[in-house]
Amino acid sequence: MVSSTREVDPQSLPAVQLHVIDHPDGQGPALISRSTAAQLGIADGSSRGFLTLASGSDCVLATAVVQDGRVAHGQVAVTAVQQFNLHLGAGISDDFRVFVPPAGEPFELVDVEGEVSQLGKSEEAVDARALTRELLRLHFGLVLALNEACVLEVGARQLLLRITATNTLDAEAQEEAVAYHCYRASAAESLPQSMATVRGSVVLQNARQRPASGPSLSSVRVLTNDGEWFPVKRALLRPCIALTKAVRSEGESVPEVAVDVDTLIFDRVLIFLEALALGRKPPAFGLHLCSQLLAAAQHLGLRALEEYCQERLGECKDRLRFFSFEEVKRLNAAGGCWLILDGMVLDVTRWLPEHPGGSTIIPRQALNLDCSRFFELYHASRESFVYIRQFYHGEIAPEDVDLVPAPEEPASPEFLQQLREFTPWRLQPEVASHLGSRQAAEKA
Ligand code: HEM
Repeated sequence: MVSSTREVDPQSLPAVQLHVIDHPDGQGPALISRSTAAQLGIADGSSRGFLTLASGSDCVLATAVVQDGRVAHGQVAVTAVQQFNLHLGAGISDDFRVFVPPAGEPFELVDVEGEVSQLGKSEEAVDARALTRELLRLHFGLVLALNEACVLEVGARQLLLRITATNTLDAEAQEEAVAYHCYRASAAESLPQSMATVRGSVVLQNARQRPASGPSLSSVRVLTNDGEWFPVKRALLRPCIALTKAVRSEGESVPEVAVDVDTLIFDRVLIFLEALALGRKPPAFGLHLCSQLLAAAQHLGLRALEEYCQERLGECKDRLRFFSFEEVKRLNAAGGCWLILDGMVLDVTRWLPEHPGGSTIIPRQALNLDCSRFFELYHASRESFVYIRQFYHGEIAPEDVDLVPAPEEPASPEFLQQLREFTPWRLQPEVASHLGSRQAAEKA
C-alpha cells in the first residue's frame, strides 16, 4: 500500500530512460525487470512499485517487478490503456521515475467508479460485491488509473471493468481535500461500495449507481485581468476575504469572479494558497514579484500573503529607525556596506555578491556619501527600485542630512521624484522628532 508518510523527495530519485514495449499479457500492472527496478531505486526484493513520467504526468503506473524474461533491462511493458494514459506508444522511450506521493499531501485511498461489460455469454446476475472482491484480490494496493481496464472472473462470468472515475469523495470531503489529484485512487477496503454502471447484458446487483453529475460546484471560476480563467477549489480561496461572496455562493452553476490580477501573479497566489492550506512554508518568491503579489494580496483580501510580502519586502516597522551619519560611517568601517540614498539608509552588505552591477563598484564608489546620482546613472531600468524596501533600515536623522557629502553633480529632480514616488513607506521626519523625544525621555 502506498503510504502518505514516506518523506522521500521524488526529485531525488533517479530518472531512468525506459523503452516502452507492449504488455505481453495485455492487462495487469506494467512490467519491469529486476535490474531496471534496482536502477530506478525500487527496493531490492520488492515485487511492485509505482512509476510515473519524470517530466510529470497525471497517470501513475502500478508496476510489477518480474524475473521471467518477459521484459529486458531498460524496458517497461505497458498495456494499451496505460500507453494511452501516458501518451506514449510502444517503441518510444521516455524518462521514468518512481512515484512517491508528495509529503504532507493527502493520499487517501478512496473508491472508484467503473463500467462493467460482458465478455462471456452467461445471463446470470452479477453481485457487485463479488465483483469488487475480485477486483480487490487482483489489484489490492495498486493505483488504478482512469480508463484502466481489467478482466475479472466472477463466478462463471468474464467481465470487463473499465475505471470511469476515481476520487469519488462526496462534495464536502472534496472541498476539504485541496491537493487531491486525479490519479489518487486505489483498490482499497472501501471498494465494496463502489459504484458501477453497466453495459450490455450484465445485470448487476448491490451496486451503487453513480449520481447524475452536474458541474463541480466545489470550484470557483476565477477570471484574471488578462483573460485567463482558473477553476479553483473553494476551500483554497477561503482565506481571500474579498472573494467571500463567490466562495460562499450557492446555486446550480459554478460561480465566477473576476480579479484585477494577471495570470502570472495569480498563479503564484495559488501556489501560496496551496502551501497555506497544506501547512507548508510558501516558496521564497523573488523580490521583484513581491510588490505585485502584495498588491494582489490586498486586492484579494489575502492577509497571510500580504504579511508574507511585507516581511519579504522588509516592511518591518519595528526595525526602522533614524541613523546619525557617524553611525553609518562606523557600520561601513566595520566591514558593512550601508548606503545612503536620498537620505534612506540601506544595508546591502549580504546582498552585495548578488548585485547585478558587481560586488566591487558599490564599496569603491558609493559609501559614506549620498549615492543617488550613481543610482540614477547606472540603473537604466527601474527594476532596482523594487529591491530598496528589502534593504531599508531607516533614514539619516534630519539634523545630520546636511552632513552627508553629495557628489559634485546631484541626482536630477525627475529621478528623485520617481524615487520618492516609489518609496512612500519611508519614515517621515515628524517620526524622527517623536522618536527623538521618546529616546530623550527614556534616557532621562
Ligand atoms: C540598493 C542599491 C542598489 C540596487 C538595489 C541595485 C540594483 C541593480 C540592478 C537591479 C541592476 C541591473 C538592472 C538595472 O540596470 O537596473 C544593477 C546594475 C548596476 N548597478 Fe546597481 N544597485 C544598487 C546600487 C548601486 C550603486 C550604489 C552603484 C554604483 C555605485 C551601482 C552600480 C550598478 C552598475 C554599474 C550596474 C550595471 C549596469 C549595466 O550593466 O548597465 N548599483 N543594479
